[in-house]
Parts: sequence; C-alpha cells; structure tokens
Amino acid sequence: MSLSINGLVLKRADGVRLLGPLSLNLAPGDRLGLVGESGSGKSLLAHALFGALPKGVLQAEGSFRVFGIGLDGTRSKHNLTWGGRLAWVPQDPLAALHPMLSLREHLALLPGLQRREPPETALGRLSPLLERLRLPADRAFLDRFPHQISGGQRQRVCLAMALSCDPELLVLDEPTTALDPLVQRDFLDLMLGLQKERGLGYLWITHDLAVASQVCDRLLVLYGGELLEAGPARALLATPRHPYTHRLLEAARHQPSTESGFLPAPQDRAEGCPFQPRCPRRQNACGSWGPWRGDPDHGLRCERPLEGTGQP
Ligand SMILES: Nc1ncnc2c1ncn2[C@@H]1O[C@H](COP(=O)(O)OP(=O)(O)OP(=O)(O)O)[C@@H](O)[C@H]1O
Repeated sequence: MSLSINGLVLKRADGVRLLGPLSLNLAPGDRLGLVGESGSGKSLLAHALFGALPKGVLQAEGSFRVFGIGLDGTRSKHNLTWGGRLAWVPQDPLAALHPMLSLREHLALLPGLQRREPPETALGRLSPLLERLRLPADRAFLDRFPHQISGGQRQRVCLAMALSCDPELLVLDEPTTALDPLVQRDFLDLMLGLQKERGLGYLWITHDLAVASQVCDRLLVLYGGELLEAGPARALLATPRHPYTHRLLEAARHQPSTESGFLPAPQDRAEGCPFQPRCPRRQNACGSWGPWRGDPDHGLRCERPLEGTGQP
C-alpha cells in the first residue's frame, strides 16, 4: 500500500474529537477523493500525514504508514518520505509560498533537500515539467516573487514544487478553491494527464463532489469528522445512500434544497450521526448510531439510508 491509515483519531487538547476514527488504504496509482464541507476535518488529516498538525490538535489514537513506513511524528526519520515519495499540494498557495523567496528558490527547495541537487541542475531537470504546467522557465519569470504572478500560476508553482522530486503519492488539499472555473477546468485536465503519465496515486481533498467525481475513482464522504459513506465514485453519484451524500450531490448539481443547516462546532455536535440535526430522514436511532454497514470501501453508516433511488 502507498498509504494505510488505521483508526486515526485527532483531538483538541481539551479532549474534543475533531476527526475519526478513520481508516483507509491507498494502493499505488489509486485516485481517492475525500469529500466534505468546511470544518469536517479534511485539512487536519493532510496536516497529520505530514507531521504538521497545528498547535492545539493532537493525534490521540491510531497510526498510519506511508510506503510501509510508520510515521510517528519524528521528522528526521521521514525526511525522505515527506516531499519526496509523498508530496503535498496545499490549500492556499499564497500562504504556502514564502513572500521573500523567488520562484527559482521555491522550485529548487525540495530537490536540494531530498537529492542534494544544485539549484541550476534542479531547474534544468524541471524545465520540461514547467513547460507541461505552462509555466515559463526563463530567468525573468523564475526571478519573480509569489505576489508577482497570477493565482493560477501560484497554484501551478505549488504543483511543480510537489512534483519536483517525482513523488508516487500526492495529497491535494482543495487545490482548485482559489481558481476561477476556466482555470479550474484546466487544472483538473492537467492533473488527470499527469496522473496517467506518471502513474501517480493521489488523495484529493475537496468540498466539491462535482470536482471529486471528475478526478477520482473512489470517494469517501466525511462530515463532522466522521466517515458517513464510501464507494466507487460512479455508484455514489448514481445512487447516494447517506442523506448527506445526497445533499452534497444536490449542491454539486446546483439543485435547490430546503435544508439550510450548518455544521456545529466540534464541542456542540450531537451524539451519534453528526448530520442528524439537519437530516430529513432523522429518527431516534440516529442518536445511538449503529455500526458501519457493508464493505470498508463501499458502505455507509446510517440508520435510515436512501433506498437506492437517491431520493429522500
Ligand atoms: N488549531 C486548531 N485548534 C483547535 N481546533 C482546530 C484547529 N484547527 C482546526 N480545528 C478544528 O478542526 C475542525 C476541522 O478543521 P479542518 O480545517 O480540518 O476542516 P476542513 O474540512 O479542512 O475545512 P476547510 O475546507 O474549511 O479547510 C474544525 O472544527 C476546526 O475548527
């Protein structure tokens, strides 16, 4: 397995659970989407995988392995994994790029750390990739700073950095959020092309089921830190069984909904299914919530699932 997460639980320092228990497996070349609205714990998962949890959040239970190596948070042991075989495309390129470093310095950073490659050698090697990403590889462009290029270019610089050491697995955290629809389409096509060419696996984190369905074969639906449904992308889109997946699908299709609730703060979440306060099919049993039904890769956790038609 490229990535294997086993019962991972993330909590706040005061003991409030933010994510999990979450288990998932990614084989080489897998295209897995993790979908859920803001606050469901998606970014925290990405941070945990890179040993970069924010202050006040800790890994309370569980473990994960990347290419068979158990990552336990001691950075030195994993230097060759982070940024090397496993790379990260962050949510906010402007925040991820350093304002005082030129594009040249950004692009040469990981090759220098991972391969001890001199900057000019690295930039020469990366030149076809930059071309593929439609980023100019000339001196004038590479001497620019992040605020001197467009949002779409910044996103592609982050992608070029992530790909700079030929990773086998990418974690993409909402990579298209800051892009307008045309540039977004462009980015999705680019990623699909690169994925095919390089046999890349990825974990694509997004709140947008429409995006996930275009770039992923398999989807996990997360809400309030809990996994609600998992399945092949096509099956989930054709017949969502959890009412929350159905709601996400309506949103992706811009269909009107009578449901207008929001995700409560972690300390205010109900016992049982976190979606129940908003769920049109809610019943008493949702408060105790039975176990996961079905296969880990194709199943759900719901007391009153939709019956295959996708209609509540
Ligand atoms: N440093 C922190 N201390 C305490 N709680 C935090 C911290 N960082 C995040 N959280 C909480 O953890 C939960 C999950 O946050 P996370 O950023 O992973 O959500 P998300 O699904 O990625 O949302 P978004 O799409 O908006 O980034 C939220 O309730 C958030 O308030």
